[in-house]
Amino acid sequence: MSAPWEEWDHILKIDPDKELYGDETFADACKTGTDAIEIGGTLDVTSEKATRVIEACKEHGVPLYQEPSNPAVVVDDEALDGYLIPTVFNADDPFWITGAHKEWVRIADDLDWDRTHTEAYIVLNPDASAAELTGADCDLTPEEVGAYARVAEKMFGQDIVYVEYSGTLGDRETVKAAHDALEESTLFYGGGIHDYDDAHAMGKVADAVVVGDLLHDEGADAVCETVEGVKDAHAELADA
Ligand SMILES: CC(C)=CCC/C(C)=C/CC/C(C)=C/CC/C(C)=C/COP(=O)(O)OP(=O)(O)O
Ligand SMILES: O=P(O)(O)OC[C@@H](O)CO
Ligand SMILES: [Mg+2]
Repeated sequence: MSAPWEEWDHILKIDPDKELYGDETFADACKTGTDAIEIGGTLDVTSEKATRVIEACKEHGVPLYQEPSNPAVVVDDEALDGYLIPTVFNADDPFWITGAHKEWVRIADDLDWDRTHTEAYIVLNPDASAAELTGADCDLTPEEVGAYARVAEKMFGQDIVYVEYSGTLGDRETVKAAHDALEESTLFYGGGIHDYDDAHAMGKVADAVVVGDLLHDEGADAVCETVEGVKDAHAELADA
């Protein structure tokens, strides 16, 4: 049976610490045509804030995943389809590679392993909170990023590799290098997607495109355009 993310083109990442745009609701976010919602952010997320988003998004028919930034924010909620747990391959402190995970497994009782999956992050925008927090080495060539992606797939069995440029549009050659390096794993790209064209361009070099801040800064209609952009890119690739 294939994993759900193999079917995704577009993921909407909702940051529980950020306000929605204008008077929009979480129902509007769920109606953007996105394939899945990831609930997470690096800074100032709490389990209470995450729960509020889960409760507001459930029953809108969109798969819901929590992406916790640390063990303390994980919410035990049947409404979640699962947990996507980051591990940062280019972090400078093993805490962000396996240490936080070890602590989580140590303190949590009864983890639901069937709903727990990992994402092999390669964090590449040095100005993003995720990069600062994890001390990520963002000074990598496309070749090195491709090698990290291959290590994630072939040596660490990661089903999802995530090239992360949170806050800025990434270097397409670098994303492509990760994509080209993978045979089986699914490549997520996230960072700085603002419109149809950004989503279309990154959709050509990634299996799924993640859109985050746009929802909070410009709203659900802007997100809808990015859904169209990546779906068109993937349809063009399928026709080629
Ligand atoms: C073991 C558990 C349960 C958790 C550990 C999870 C890890 C390793 C987290 C490291 C940091 C990380 C990769 C967080 C993922 C979410 C993410 C990248 C959100 C986007 O972050 P930014 O856009 O940088 O943050 P803000 O928008 O909050 O500034
Ligand atoms: O917020 P943006 O820049 O869209 O980034 C999306 C996501 O990759 C963040 O983890
Ligand atoms: Mg962000």
